[in-house]
Amino acid sequence: MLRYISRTHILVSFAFLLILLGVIYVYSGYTIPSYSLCQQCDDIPEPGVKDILTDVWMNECPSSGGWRIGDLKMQAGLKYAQPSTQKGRTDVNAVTNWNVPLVWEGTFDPVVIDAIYKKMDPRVAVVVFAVGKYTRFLEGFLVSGEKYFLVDFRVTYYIFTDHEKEVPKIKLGKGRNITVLPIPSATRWQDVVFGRMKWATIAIDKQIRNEADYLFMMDIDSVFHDRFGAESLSHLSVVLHRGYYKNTKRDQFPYERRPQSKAYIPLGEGDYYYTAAVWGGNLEEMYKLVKYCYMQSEEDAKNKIEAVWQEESHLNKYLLYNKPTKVLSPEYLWSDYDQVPADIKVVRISQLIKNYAEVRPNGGH
Ligand SMILES: CC(=O)N[C@H]1[C@@H](OP(=O)(O)OP(=O)(O)OC[C@H]2O[C@@H](n3ccc(=O)[nH]c3=O)[C@H](O)[C@@H]2O)O[C@H](CO)[C@H](O)[C@@H]1O
Ligand SMILES: [Mn+2]
Repeated sequence: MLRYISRTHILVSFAFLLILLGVIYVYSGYTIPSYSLCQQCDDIPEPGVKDILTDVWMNECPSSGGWRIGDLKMQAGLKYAQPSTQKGRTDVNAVTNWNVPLVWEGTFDPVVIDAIYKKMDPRVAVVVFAVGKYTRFLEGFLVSGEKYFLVDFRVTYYIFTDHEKEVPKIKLGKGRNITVLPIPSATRWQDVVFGRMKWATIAIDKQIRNEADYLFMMDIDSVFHDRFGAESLSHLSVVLHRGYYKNTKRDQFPYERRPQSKAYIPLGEGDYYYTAAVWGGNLEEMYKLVKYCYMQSEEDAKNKIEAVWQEESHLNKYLLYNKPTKVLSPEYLWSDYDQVPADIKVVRISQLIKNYAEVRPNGGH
């Protein structure tokens, strides 16, 4: 009898234990994802959960405030024009065929979009290179950047240069900084433009990762002329090249067409042609892409080939198969070489006219 009772006892206890384990499993299965939303970044997660989520935590949460990159929260009481489902830009397409915004003047309300991103108050890194004679462009870029680029946001310009003394002293807005990073000179401009991918990869790894939530890569030979605001922020935002955005057939895009290169895109494929002179996104996403361009160009170098438009070719290859989350119109990089057409209502930043042969170490275009 005793033996019989104890066996039943054991069976019941075992069943109970199984149910308990099941409940714990189901419970943890539902609670962990809610922590990964990290709206409560400022809350310390429960022990155990924290270990599992350390990565998500480190990568996705801004350093301050309880907001996650990508949140679209807005405070109560903000005054702005009511949005319409009927009225808007009709002269241009404002959405891609993978359903993300194509950003033009008139497709966003600066009051609303700035309020949303200000709530998160992200730290934005701008990575620029000024090697050799290109230091002459620093002043115009920085002074105009202070006037128009993410005004009232926290911005650090990371200036990579071989002439530290030529970095001008500029009056910066509150919460804005300059960090100068010395790099060697180059004898070929191609090495400078490719080198950007290498040096940026190293600097993000060593330093920038701890100091920024978003990162932009930009050419230095440009000047801001109008608002370049929070509407440019997303997981990965890229700019349509002004030269190919309107009537160019995909087979005419200047993609790399030699199969020997890692940047090869066959005829018959392609969405848009993007510029490598302005691109930005969440820090980790940008890191992945900058490193990708670096690695792919290293592979090409081993095979004694250089992509037709250097890192821009690798960037375009990546973006064809890994779609960006915002496509910015050529308002976000126009050029002083070209007339402004009617669909470009605002030139936010424009490339300067320059004497390529004079400014580049090995001349040429
Ligand atoms: C509008 C556009 O699509 N721009 C791209 C186009 O630029 P660009 O023809 O405008 O090239 P660029 O001469 O401006 O070079 C790109 C950038 O590299 C830096 N630099 C270059 C040379 C040098 O001696 N010192 C120096 O600092 C500087 O930041 C410059 O802005 O082609 C380049 C590669 O061919 C890059 O893909 C650029 O992003
Ligand atoms: Mn340029």
